[in-house]
Amino acid sequence: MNIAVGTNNKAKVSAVENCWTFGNVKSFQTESGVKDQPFGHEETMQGAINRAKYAAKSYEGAAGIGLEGGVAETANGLYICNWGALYVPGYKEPFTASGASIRLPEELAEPLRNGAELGPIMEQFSKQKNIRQNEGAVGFFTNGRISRARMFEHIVELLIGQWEYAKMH
Ligand SMILES: O=P(O)(O)OP(=O)(O)OP(=O)(O)OC[C@H]1O[C@@H](n2cnc3c(O)ncnc32)[C@H](O)[C@@H]1O
Ligand SMILES: [Mg+2]
Repeated sequence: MNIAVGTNNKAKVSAVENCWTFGNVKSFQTESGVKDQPFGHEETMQGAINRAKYAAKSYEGAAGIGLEGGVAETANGLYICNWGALYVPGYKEPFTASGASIRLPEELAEPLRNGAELGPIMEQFSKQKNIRQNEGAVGFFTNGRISRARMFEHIVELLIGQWEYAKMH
């Protein structure tokens, strides 16, 4: 089965390419239907679900996958949060999974709480252009141990694994 990815972001597309062994992988710039910077788990998850749904519609007969990055408030500070959704033809509900979460430094958290987007803030902070398509905030703040692509790979595996489990039951 082929799959449509709901983004052209290189970190996200490469995560799907590395994990999807069932057919072709094509990427489509899709709407997320949520804010450019989702706030909270619910909104971030919804963005992933919308991207998966719209992507699947763009590629006849294919599955659709959406990956979305957001931030979530906790009693212990603001964390990045990441969600994925997989639509497979024949299944009514999407498979969903969340990924790694780390705390952001307070000097980045404050502007985000006031409505800023993480991408531009990270470019400024890291002095790296397009960090969102490369190591990402997660890579930057973990000394390069977990890149954004690897973090999304984990989510893609969790999605594929749930589909495989569903096929067997
Ligand atoms: O083209 P799309 O798929 O939208 O890719 P994106 O990089 O904008 O990714 P998201 O919309 O999922 O992420 C929401 C926002 O958070 C930023 N962001 C999320 N994770 C990040 C990371 O690890 N490093 C830098 N920016 C990140 C991102 O650039 C956006 O401003
Ligand atoms: Mg975006």
